Amino acid sequence: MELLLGDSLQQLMMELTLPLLRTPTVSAICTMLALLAGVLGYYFYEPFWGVRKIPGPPIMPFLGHLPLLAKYGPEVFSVLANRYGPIFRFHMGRQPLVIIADPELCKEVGIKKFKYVSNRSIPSPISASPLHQKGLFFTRDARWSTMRNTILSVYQPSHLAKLVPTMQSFIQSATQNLPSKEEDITFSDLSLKLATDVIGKAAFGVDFGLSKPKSNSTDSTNNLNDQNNSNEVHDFINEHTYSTTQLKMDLSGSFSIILGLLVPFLQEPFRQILKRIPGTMDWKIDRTNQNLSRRLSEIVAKRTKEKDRDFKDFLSLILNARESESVAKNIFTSDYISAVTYEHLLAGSATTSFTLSSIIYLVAGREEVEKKLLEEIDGFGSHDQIATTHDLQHRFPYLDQVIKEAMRFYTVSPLVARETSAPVAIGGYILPKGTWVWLALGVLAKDPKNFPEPEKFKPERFNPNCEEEKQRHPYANIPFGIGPRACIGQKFSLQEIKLSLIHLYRKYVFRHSPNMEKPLQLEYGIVLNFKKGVKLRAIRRS
Ligand code: HEM
Repeated sequence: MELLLGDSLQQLMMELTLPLLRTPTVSAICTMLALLAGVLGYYFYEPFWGVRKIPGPPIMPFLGHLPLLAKYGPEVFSVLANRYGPIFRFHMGRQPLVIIADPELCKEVGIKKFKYVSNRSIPSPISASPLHQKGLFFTRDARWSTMRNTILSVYQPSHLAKLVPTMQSFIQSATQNLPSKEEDITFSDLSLKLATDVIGKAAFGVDFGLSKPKSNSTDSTNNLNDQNNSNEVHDFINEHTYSTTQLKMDLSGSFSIILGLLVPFLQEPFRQILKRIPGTMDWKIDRTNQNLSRRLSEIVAKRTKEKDRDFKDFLSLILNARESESVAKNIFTSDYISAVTYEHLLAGSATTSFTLSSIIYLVAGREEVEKKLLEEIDGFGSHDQIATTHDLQHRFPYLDQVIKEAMRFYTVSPLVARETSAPVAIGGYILPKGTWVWLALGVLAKDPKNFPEPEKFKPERFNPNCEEEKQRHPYANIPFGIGPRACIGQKFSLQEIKLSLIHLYRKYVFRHSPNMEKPLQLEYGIVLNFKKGVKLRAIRRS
């Protein structure tokens, strides 16, 4: 019976296709085009099919909802959450994202059903970059948990406490000679240099020297060494900045990245071709990433050979853990060590620096907040008393409120990417395996249900005795993410931010420069950034 059916099917196929092959008539061409359209239609709508029941706006072929992103900018997710509710679809080209814009649902994804949503989706800019994929952020399953546990074990509070003097000395040196109150300081540049130096030292044990005031030495050998060293550092940082800023999530990235958004299966073949054609953006990205990887491998190889490693930097701690056999050598191979160390620089500089600058900017316009903050900081002790990690956690409650409110006001990482590893029910919908689930932290932070008058900057809303704080959902403000996959650098960056603010406000208060645009303009890349920088005037206190 099966044979008979098979034969007749074969015969039917022959009858249909033979005339097409013999004479390519109009009808044959039409059939071919219809077939092609069918295949393309299937390819584009296949990922949509599994999540079609989740509400969302109509989709444009190829582009999905990218035109909405162009129309509304990053506000698009708040607009859609108002229209479609706390769980909705947003199509990044062909790829549907299931957006979660509700604290209880974030808890469901990030904590209660974590085992089904423990990995991150890999967006097209990252899938083209092995250097970025091998960091903790994008590793998956068992490798991720082994890597995370090892890193957590080297990130003990005692280790953070040891970093206080290092952080403090960078902060002091970077801010010792701020220009007088008649001159502008581009504070966002200063804070990026500071954060990069701090994380460079903490991650690699290397002093990039970016935030240090220029040396006046006349010794020519020293100057030459300084010059060579600073060119090396300069190249490294330029490569790092280029590599990071090219990770675009819209249609302004390299050709292969754009293809990855629109027709993913073409991304890798095109990348392989384009990276060989000098002058293309893919070629530049590939060269930059190769240079970065080479420099990182050199640092790792050199440090591997060292006998007496400094126990304070992250790279040495990982190498020591590997040598003491407390972690499997096949997990932390040298390429993964390079990637995870480099990732610290990547994840720790722009985020921390943005947060520090936005706090100073927000406080500068609000004298009441500034007054309360200065009282708390002055009340801590004499100006040369450096706060310990314990002091930072317990003695600055108003500073905590200011930081929380600033991080709510400008959520530096407004979207957190996750992916399902098995079918799972979220918010009443069954999400198939492989669904991209993104948590919209930026939408939560501006929801008037949890933050009345969300456009007002009010640190007091985080006072533990305030009604608003008591009634708020515990996961409404989660700038560092949620659950076992939340930010590993949270305590590190808060320590640096607090030490910086205490030091700065002991010496200065800040005012917006008359050259600063109003309202402040922001740029949305992989993380939030200032379009034109934060320009301030520093006024020395007493
Ligand atoms: C103000 C500063 C920072 C903010 C707002 C921030 C925010 C975030 C967010 C939202 C995530 C995703 C969490 C999730 O999926 O739930 C994350 C992950 C991560 N962050 Fe941060 N971060 C900051 C600073 C840092 C620093 C200083 C480091 C390194 C020392 C760091 C390293 C990482 C790493 C490695 C991950 C991936 C964790 C994993 O997948 O297991 N971050 N961060």
